[in-house]
Amino acid sequence: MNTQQGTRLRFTKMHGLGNDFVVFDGINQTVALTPEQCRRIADRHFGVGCDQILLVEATTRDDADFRYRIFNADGGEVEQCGNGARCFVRFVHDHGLTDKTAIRVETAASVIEPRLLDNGLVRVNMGVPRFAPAEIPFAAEAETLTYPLKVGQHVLEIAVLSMGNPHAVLRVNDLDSAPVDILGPAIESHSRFPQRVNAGFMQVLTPHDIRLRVYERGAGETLACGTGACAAAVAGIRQGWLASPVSVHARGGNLVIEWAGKDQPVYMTGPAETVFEGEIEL
Ligand SMILES: N[C@@H](CCC[C@H](N)C(=O)O)C(=O)O
Repeated sequence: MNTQQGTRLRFTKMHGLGNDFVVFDGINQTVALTPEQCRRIADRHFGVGCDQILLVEATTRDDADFRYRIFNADGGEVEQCGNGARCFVRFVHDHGLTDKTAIRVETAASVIEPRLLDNGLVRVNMGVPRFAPAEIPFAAEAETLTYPLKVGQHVLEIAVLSMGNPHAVLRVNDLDSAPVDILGPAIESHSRFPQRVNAGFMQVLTPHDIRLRVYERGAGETLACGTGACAAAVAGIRQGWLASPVSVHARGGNLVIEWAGKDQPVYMTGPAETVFEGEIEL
C-alpha cells in the first residue's frame, strides 16, 4: 500500500450507537492508508479517535454500487462491520455520492444491502450467518450448537458463528458483573481462533430482549457492535432462548435484529449519526 505522508485527507466522524468511525471518501480523494497511519488516526489522544476507519471506494462488481473497506483501531483490515454499514449508507447519501436510499455494498466478506428508512433509521440485510467451524475460522472437529472453550481455569460454553467476521457468544447471568475486560481479550486471542474473534457477552432479559457487551477484535470493548448484535441474536434463537425480532440493548443504545432461521439473512435496524467533518494531515 502507498503511504501518503504529508498529505491532507478530508474525513467525517460518525457513530452508530457510540461505536465510532472516521470515514474517508476514497472516490473523490486518493486514500491509501498503512496500518501505522490507521492506528494514528484511531488514537484518541494523538489522532481523531475511533473504533474503526471506513473507506468508501468505487466497486468493480456489477451487482454492487460501492465498495467499503474496514480497518480496526489496531490497523488490521477486516471483513464486516454492522454499525459501519449503517454509517456508510448515511455517508454516501449525505455526501451526494448516490441518491439511492437502498444500496448494495461490497465488503471484503460479501455484498450487503443497507436501506435508509423514512424514520431516519437504517435497515441492513447483513447476509446469511455461517456456522461451519472452517468458515469462522474456529478449530473444532465437527459443527455443534455450542463448544466448551478452556480459558485459564474456566471452561466457557460458547456459540461461534460468522457474520462475515468471526464471533464467539457467551451467555451470562448478569452483564454488569461479567468480567468482560478479562475474558474478552482471552477469548479474542484464543488459539482456537486463528484470525482472532469478537467476543460477545449476552444477558437474556426476555425472549425478545437481550443486553449485550462486545469485546471487539482489534478495538477492545466498544459501546455497541452491529455484527455482534446479529451474532448474539442468532446464537440465542438457535439455542431456543430467543425469538425474532430481538431488541439488543448495548451500552450505546438499541438495535433490532430479525432472523427467520437457517439459510435466511439477518436484518439489523438502528441509527447512524454524523458528528463532524474535518481534515487530517498524515
Ligand atoms: N464494530 C463493528 C465490527 C468491526 C469489526 C470487528 N472489530 C472485527 O474485527 O471483526 C460492528 O458494528 O459490527
